Amino acid sequence: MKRSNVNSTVQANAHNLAQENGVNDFLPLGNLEKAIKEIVEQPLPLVDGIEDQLVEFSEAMRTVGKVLREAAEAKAAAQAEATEWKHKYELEREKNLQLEQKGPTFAENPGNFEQKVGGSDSIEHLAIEPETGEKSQRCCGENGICSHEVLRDRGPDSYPNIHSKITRKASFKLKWCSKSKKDDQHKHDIVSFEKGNITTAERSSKQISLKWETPPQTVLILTKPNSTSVKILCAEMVSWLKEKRSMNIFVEPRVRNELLEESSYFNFAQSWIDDKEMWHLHEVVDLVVTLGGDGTVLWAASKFKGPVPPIVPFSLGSLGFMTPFYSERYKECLKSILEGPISITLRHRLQCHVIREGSENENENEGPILVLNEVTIDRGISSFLTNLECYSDNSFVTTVQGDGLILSTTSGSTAYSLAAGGSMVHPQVPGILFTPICPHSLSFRPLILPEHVTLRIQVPLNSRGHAWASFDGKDRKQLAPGDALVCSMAAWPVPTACRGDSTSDFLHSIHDGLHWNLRRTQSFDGPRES
Ligand SMILES: NC(=O)c1ccc[n+]([C@@H]2O[C@H](COP(=O)([O-])OP(=O)(O)OC[C@H]3O[C@@H](n4cnc5c(N)ncnc54)[C@H](O)[C@@H]3O)[C@@H](O)[C@H]2O)c1
Ligand SMILES: Nc1ncnc2c1ncn2[C@@H]1O[C@H](COP(=O)(O)OP(=O)(O)OP(=O)(O)O)[C@@H](O)[C@H]1O
Repeated sequence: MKRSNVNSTVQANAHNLAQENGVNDFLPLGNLEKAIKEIVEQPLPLVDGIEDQLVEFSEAMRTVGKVLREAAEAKAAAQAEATEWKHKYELEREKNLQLEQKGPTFAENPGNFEQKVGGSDSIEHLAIEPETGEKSQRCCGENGICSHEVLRDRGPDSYPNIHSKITRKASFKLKWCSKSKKDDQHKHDIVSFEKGNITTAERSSKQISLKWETPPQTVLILTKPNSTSVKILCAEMVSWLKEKRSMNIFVEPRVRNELLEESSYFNFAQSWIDDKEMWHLHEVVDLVVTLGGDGTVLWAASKFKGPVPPIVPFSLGSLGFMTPFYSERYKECLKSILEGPISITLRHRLQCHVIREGSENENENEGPILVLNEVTIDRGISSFLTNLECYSDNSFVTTVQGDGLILSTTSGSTAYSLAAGGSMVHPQVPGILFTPICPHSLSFRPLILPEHVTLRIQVPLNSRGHAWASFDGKDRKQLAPGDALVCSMAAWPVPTACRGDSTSDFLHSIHDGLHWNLRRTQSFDGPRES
């Protein structure tokens, strides 16, 4: 064999091995290329021994492949770590901003607080703060919501529309109920290893209950557009909440216009002017009511980029997996919700960042997008297979070659992920579903990964086409070769009210909505075991 042929065989092998090992041309190959060149440039032995030499080259290439994969994993680890740090930095900055703007806390000066908040009709800017910073850290960690939250006065208000006429935001307590011990509180020691024996506390059997400490006063109603029955119910509900329960009511600008077209009576319904104002809704809204299907619940969740008030979803769609409440019985249902306690499902969300190729630091990239169901990375209109490299923290997971990949929450497990062959998972189970869409491989089974991982989905530089990311089926973003999507569990879940409890509601949905395992029961007559 001629030297030039051997050289090109070796180079092709090196390229294939790099591909096999999930490593691409764009990775810093410097020293490795030099090593390959040295091997290639070694004098050729006699033609007789060429096959042995090729075997040896293959071995060497395998080693090179391994090193390349390790380099890629190290890069992914560094990027995941950078994302994690950015996330921590954002949380810290948000906390500091709130601290800068705050007056004395309720814990520091309860008398003053009562006077300020209770004494005036139109309040100033309200913010939620844990009872004391130290207590909340001990209780549930930095973003825990288990601790009792107290409202404070936060100085002059820059969002007059959403803060006008509102007296104060209701405070509430969450309680983790255990089936075995009725009065059991949320246990923080999940694993104990006293005297060398490892035991785990009960976790999964706990239902979360929300108890109002002060009555809720402000409701945001979000409705599915273009539906006459929804419009009629919305007008009815708004006047009932105002007349019978003296609630402050917020609706979307579109809905306010629709109500006013009907009658000027609805002038009391409040709204917001722009997105900037809308992002502050969580500071005044005690409860969100949705009238529509699952899409309206997704829509409601997307309006809150941080903490989300409890959502009460009424079913006015066709499937209604996340909408357990019957609209015909809205009065009775709202009465019991407003009085509490409410069983809730804390639905986890995923936080996604698109990282553009060549961006020096993550701040150059677009802000995070939170999803309640899933983020999908697919081939869009491209006819080429998607080629996606997937990393979990610092480990290479796999390369997806097919139509795409779904990263789903457990709430989203019954949506697109289910259609792509993923498991159905109870929404209270923490985890990230990793479900391929039409993979061109016989052995690509879906995975469920633990909640703490950061996933990075990279479009390789040598990819034939672009990929497209979509978030809860919306906001499609193009991912060019070199771009990546980084995804981890968000700090702010979506609390949705249950009709029964989170498990009975989930089972009801899969039975009623999906007709899960519906089969005629086998008749009694027929052959028997003797
Ligand atoms: N092949 C598929 O099954 C497929 C394809 C695209 C999108 N989707 C899903 O649609 C969602 C967007 O919903 P939409 O209402 O805005 O769009 P849509 O109006 O197209 O409705 C999609 C359907 O998915 C159902 N659905 C949504 N979330 C669900 C959940 N968590 N569990 C069970 N069913 C659920 C809805 O009830 C509806 O019937 C996406 O997040 C995605 O999960 C599914
Ligand atoms: N307030 C809203 N403003 C704009 N779009 C909305 C709003 N609420 C819902 N949508 C969108 O309308 C679409 C349909 O909503 P939804 O799924 O609630 O109703 P549906 O399709 O009738 O219900 P189902 O999916 O159960 O049949 C979704 O894509 C959703 O994102």
